[in-house]
Amino acid sequence: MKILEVRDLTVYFYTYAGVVRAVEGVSFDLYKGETLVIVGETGSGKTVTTRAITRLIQPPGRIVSGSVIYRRDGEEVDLLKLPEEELRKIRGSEIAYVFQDPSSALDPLYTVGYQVGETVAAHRGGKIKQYFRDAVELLRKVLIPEPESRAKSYPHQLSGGMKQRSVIAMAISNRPRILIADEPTTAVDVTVQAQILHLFKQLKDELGMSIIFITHNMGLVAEFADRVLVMYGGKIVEEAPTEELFEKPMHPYTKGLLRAVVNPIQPQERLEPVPGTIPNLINPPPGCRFHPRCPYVIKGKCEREEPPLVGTRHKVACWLYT
Ligand SMILES: Nc1ncnc2c1ncn2[C@@H]1O[C@H](COP(=O)(O)OP(=O)(O)OP(=O)(O)O)[C@@H](O)[C@H]1O
Ligand code: NI
Repeated sequence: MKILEVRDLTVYFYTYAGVVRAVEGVSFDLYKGETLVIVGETGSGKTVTTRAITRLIQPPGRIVSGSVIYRRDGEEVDLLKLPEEELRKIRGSEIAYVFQDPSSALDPLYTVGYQVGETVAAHRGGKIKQYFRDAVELLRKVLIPEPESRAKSYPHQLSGGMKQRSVIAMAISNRPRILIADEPTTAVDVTVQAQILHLFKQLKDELGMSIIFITHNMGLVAEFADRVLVMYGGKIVEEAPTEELFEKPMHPYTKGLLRAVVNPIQPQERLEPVPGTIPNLINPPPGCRFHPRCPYVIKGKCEREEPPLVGTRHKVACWLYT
């Protein structure tokens, strides 16, 4: 069952240097209970896409067009058209975010127990103090050891991993239907990274959430994603169930990404990064935005016409396949 339908999402940033075409014509679905992973190099539009879902785009950015249909209890709403007041009730409670930097999400002046209690109180009303037990239970749920005493700690007394877990506890405090995690793992080491992803998996099964997870790490993708969206230069270039993507990547960019990592399903002998640099989104390359870096470019075609994203379960935007 689809819980979210993103259609033709376009977000521009109107800067002094020019219009940054950060996200253009992005369409995808999110199903109930799935983990959808978005991968792509820095600047490919992953964060902007997921923030735009609940209109968290600040000026000079603007959502230029598109729709985000959110389905719940038999009704559907377009989040891009909903009055701000109603959207605010959904954002943070039904659709919750875990942002890149855990430190910025925590206030250094309050204990984590207080801050987790505060998010619970924000949804349910009443005094923060009465939710201390709930806060402890949430900290326990995200596998913080000795949550009763940890709840009384200030952020600086916690490790990066523990801070991240506290932020996740805040995000799941109202049992969101959709959890959007924007690379929540860069601040911590690889072991902790895997632990946190494991935690997400557990929480997903327990709470029946859908997860959108943003990462650069293709290794983690293989282990945790049900489906993958590959973004390049503000567009989706490929979309596929995880195994399918790893076994039969179609887009030359995806192939490059997979060659650039140790692929746990199909081990590669040597690591090759994708040569070239990310496109300038003020003046993106005409035609296919990847054509200047593409080893299979079709002259007279790829630099002139933009390839549409086509296919059913496995979609690709590349002239090699049409
Ligand atoms: N406030 C802003 N002003 C101007 N341009 C912006 C702004 N925020 C984002 N952009 C541009 O939008 C594009 C997409 O950025 P986005 O943050 O979504 O990339 P990303 O895929 O999340 O990258 P990363 O992996 O580094 O987080 C980039 O070209 C970026 O420069
Ligand atoms: Ni980002």
